Amino acid sequence: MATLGRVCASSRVRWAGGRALESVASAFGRAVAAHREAVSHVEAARARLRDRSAGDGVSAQSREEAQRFAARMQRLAEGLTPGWLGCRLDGPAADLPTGVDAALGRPMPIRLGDTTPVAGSGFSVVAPFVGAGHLAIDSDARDPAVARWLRGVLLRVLAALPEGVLQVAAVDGATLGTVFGPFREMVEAEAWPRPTIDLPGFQQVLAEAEERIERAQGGESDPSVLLVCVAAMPEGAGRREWSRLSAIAHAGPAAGVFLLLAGYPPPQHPGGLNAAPRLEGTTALTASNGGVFTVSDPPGQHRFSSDDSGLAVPVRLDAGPPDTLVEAVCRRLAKSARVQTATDFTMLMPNEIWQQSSIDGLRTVVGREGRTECVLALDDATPHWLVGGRTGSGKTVFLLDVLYGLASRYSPDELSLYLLDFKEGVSFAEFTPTVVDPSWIPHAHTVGIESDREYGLAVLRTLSREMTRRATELKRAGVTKLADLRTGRPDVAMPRLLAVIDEFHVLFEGNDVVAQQAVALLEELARKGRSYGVHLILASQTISGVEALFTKTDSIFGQFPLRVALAGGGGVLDQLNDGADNLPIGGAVINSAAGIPGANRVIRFPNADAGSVATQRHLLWSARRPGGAPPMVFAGYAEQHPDQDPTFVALTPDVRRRRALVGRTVAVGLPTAGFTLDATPGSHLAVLGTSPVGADVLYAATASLARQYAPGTARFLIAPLVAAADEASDATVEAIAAAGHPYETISAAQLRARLAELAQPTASDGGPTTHLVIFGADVASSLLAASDPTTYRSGHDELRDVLANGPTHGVHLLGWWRSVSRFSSDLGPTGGNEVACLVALNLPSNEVGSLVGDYASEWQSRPNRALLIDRHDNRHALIVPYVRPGTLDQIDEYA
Ligand SMILES: Nc1ncnc2c1ncn2[C@@H]1O[C@H](COP(=O)(O)OP(=O)(O)OP(=O)(O)O)[C@@H](O)[C@H]1O
Repeated sequence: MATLGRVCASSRVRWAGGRALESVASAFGRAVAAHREAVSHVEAARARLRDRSAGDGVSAQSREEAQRFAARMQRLAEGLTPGWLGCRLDGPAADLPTGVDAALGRPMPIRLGDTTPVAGSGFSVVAPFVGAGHLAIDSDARDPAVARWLRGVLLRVLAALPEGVLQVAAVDGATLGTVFGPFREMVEAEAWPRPTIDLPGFQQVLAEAEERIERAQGGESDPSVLLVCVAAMPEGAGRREWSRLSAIAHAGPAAGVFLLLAGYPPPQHPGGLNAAPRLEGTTALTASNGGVFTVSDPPGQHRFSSDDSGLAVPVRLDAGPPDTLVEAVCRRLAKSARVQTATDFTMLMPNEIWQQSSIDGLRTVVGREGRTECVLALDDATPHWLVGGRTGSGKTVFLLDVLYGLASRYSPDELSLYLLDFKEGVSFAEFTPTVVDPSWIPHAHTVGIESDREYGLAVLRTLSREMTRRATELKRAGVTKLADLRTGRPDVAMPRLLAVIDEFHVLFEGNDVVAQQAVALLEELARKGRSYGVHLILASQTISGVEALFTKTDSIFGQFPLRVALAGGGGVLDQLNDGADNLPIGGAVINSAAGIPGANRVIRFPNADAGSVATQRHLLWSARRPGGAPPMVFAGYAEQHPDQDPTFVALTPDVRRRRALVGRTVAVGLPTAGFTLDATPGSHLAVLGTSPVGADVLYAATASLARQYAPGTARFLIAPLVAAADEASDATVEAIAAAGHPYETISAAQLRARLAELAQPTASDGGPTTHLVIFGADVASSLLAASDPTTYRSGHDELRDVLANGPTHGVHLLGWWRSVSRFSSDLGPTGGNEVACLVALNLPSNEVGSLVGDYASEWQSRPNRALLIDRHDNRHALIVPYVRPGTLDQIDEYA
């Protein structure tokens, strides 16, 4: 009875008493009063006991009193722990309603077990938990009784709190997560993350709790509870982790973070100096003999003892629930959790578009972490992101989620997009107008689909130039930060620029000049971008792709603190971080500490279904500024037809210098490619290569020139020498006729005579400019080789004279040679230097090397591409040569 007496005399158990519906505070008040009353009875019983001989047991009267007292205590405990908080955890409990016995912001008293101070007179032991403090038990869940008890406490909390409020970060360092097995429905519904079983996972849980505390300290409110539930400390956990737990115990309650720890404090080695720290605000259960536990004083001012000795009677732990009960409750809750954790594209979009300012950075919701929205930023702390995921992991979808989220929050004055995709596919087609849908995303500045590396380089150069321009603006304004400039000069449009490069590693393939320049530019953008509002998101599907960047330059990766690993995308994380190993499609690891283990957050991102994406695009498109231009699109696979090129279509005789147009340059905005043909020596055009595209290029060059002369002021001699060029030469004739110029079609046999005429210095003097257009010039080679028996001049001599002197007298040659060797031999020992304008089609690199005088040429022949070589100004450019519709299809047929 002495024991019981001490318990009662010193007890100030504020949480004992009250009806379920009353506020906990007033219930505590009533409980305290009840205890005070009980104390006087017990003191009296003590006095009676002292009158009797010591050790002869408890008198009938005092036993009766003890029983009365225990019964009263039990009633008080029951009042404090309504429903799930104190019920017997057996089958019938399954019928109790969930979500009604506790509320956020109120301390939650919970039943831990019971005690029987005197035979036949037991009562429940209750301690304050979530909302008021933490629980720790020194045995870990390898003891089955502890494992069951832990499940019981967890179940009580889960079933008592309103649905969706509790987040659980479970750690099981001893039984591979078995302890939490019956709760698996919650994991499968993604309401709870999978229990973590090792030290890095545990550290990650701690980091998550710390981040949450930091966020709360920063003023962010989070209407949920995070319960860190450790069934056993993982191997290797030590002082560092204990200290972190201790800090969390201190600061957690104010941020809604609570601890339920088994195996804490860990056993101390004999003589060990480093005991685990005592955790603040924690009710500690300590194993004692006979399978019972002593209970420390709980947190708060109402304590079991006046001398910190805790509850004076030992506690038998609750036996815990049968698995079937846990499963039944979890099934019920998981069902609604599934609805709550479901993510869809619209959930990422703001209620109203274009309400945010990007002065301090860009932020958008990218998915959910459990029930919480996951917001990621492109700002000073995380200026650039690296995204990894094997093919099919949802990388495109993730990027669409991010880009549509940003484009919906920030107006085009706040954000401008440069999108580059190197793979086959249509990832970024969602941003551009198409034949079936004329809408586009007004923020999209350039969009490259199936881009060439050279195009990528051009985009990077554009960004670099813009960065330099901004640096100058900043200097001029006397400020160092973009934010200061924008605040001070609201009139200056300076949106944040975001470049997204999918399959960026393609840029580095080949280790050639393009790769070197790409690395240098990326490094510059990554290093300086943050200061000038330029951000990069680089995505790759291969680990080697990511490694390529590592090996190119070590320093660049420090600039990408935010890593996003989708399924199979662990390459963007630290080598020791296997967080992305078992991700499902639609899952992602977010790591803002450059991928180190222990800093992972696992999120779900929604599918970007075509219907929702189109709806959002139309919304943004309709809100664009009137007259806003669509993005500059470069689709690597697209044919370039002259009559679709606005520059070609707009050609008139009213030009200063006439240009023979041959295609579109692979660069931002696809500038029209061509050569000036004037009186400068060498003003002739040779198209080289067996590809039938050669005939089309010649057609386009001739037709473009024809448009630049007033009707009747130019003359054309057309020599269609090969069947493959028949259609193109017919089209050329039509174009010339349409422009109102005289023309003549000549045969191979007539060619020589015409060359002889044109070789005369006065051939075109004073008359219209003459263009000799030869389709398949190589065919004439042998005819031209023969010498005239009277003059001893060969056709080649005539040709070379035309080339050497023609431009000065208004004669230009435009020819398609299918073979470079024929071209060279036709032009003679000067190696063809008289022809300054060349278009190389499907030529091997050594032949291109011989033309440009650089035998280490990196030219790679590929369909729908040509190399423009202008010897006048030593210019080389990758171009998409003009074709007439259908030409490329024919090539495919031949292939
Ligand atoms: N969050 C998600 N939820 C459901 N389905 C998804 C999700 N993300 C992607 N998917 C589906 O997975 C498939 C592949 O997605 P996606 O095209 O984005 O992959 P990817 O990684 O870009 O692949 P690739 O590199 O081969 O283009 C698509 O059919 C898409 O609908």
